[in-house]
Amino acid sequence: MSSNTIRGIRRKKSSLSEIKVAVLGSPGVGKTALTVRFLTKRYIGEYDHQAEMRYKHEVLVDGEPVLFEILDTCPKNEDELPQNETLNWADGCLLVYSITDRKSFNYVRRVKQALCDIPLALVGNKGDMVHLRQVSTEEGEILAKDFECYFSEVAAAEQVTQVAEAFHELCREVLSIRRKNKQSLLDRMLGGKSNVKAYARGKSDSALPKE
Ligand SMILES: Nc1nc2c(ncn2[C@@H]2O[C@H](COP(=O)(O)OP(=O)(O)OP(=O)(O)O)[C@@H](O)[C@H]2O)c(=O)[nH]1
Repeated sequence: MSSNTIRGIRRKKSSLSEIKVAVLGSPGVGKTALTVRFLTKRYIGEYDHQAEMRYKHEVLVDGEPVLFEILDTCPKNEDELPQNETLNWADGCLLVYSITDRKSFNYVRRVKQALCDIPLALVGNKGDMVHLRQVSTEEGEILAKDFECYFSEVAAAEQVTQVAEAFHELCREVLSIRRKNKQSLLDRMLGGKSNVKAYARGKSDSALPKE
């Protein structure tokens, strides 16, 4: 292997972002169906698992390699909220309800109350079952506005791209917040040295306030 090739691989590895996503929602909303769609592009109607599952999956998001670690949670009933351990572990949460189940919509509201400041994306699944709809698109949009997060109605049973897009959007949000936190840490570290701070922000001399 040439040294160029080795350098190429090293560069790719060092630029690989890793993000941990918890998929949250009440039983039966399609958390596993969505996760498996994203991981394999396939839809399998029935899943027989009683415990939460963790997966790793590398994909390109906007041309950049990202390693997703996905926790497909498995609450036993509508009263069981995600554990602190899960919430502390995750970089971002995909909140899932079913458009055919009003209770599942109320469940994501309750989950949100238990969350601290963490990147979110909200999806209303089972979009193919409009004849059984209990939650309107507008209600989903309003809730997402309240949560200040991405929203879409999807159908794990029928869609591939739209499902992937929800995971990608959450990833973009996590990476954007990570970049902002890094920048504000840098700003705080350099805070005492006003000259350095000004240049770090990329301002030219003429753009700086006159003292
Ligand atoms: N029509 C339709 N059915 C779906 C869709 N997504 C999931 N389902 C069905 O809904 C049922 C529950 O799906 P799961 O993916 O097991 O739901 P879950 O949220 O992981 O459920 P728990 O593991 O019990 O928490 C299954 O019968 C799926 O086939 C969808 O987009 N449309």
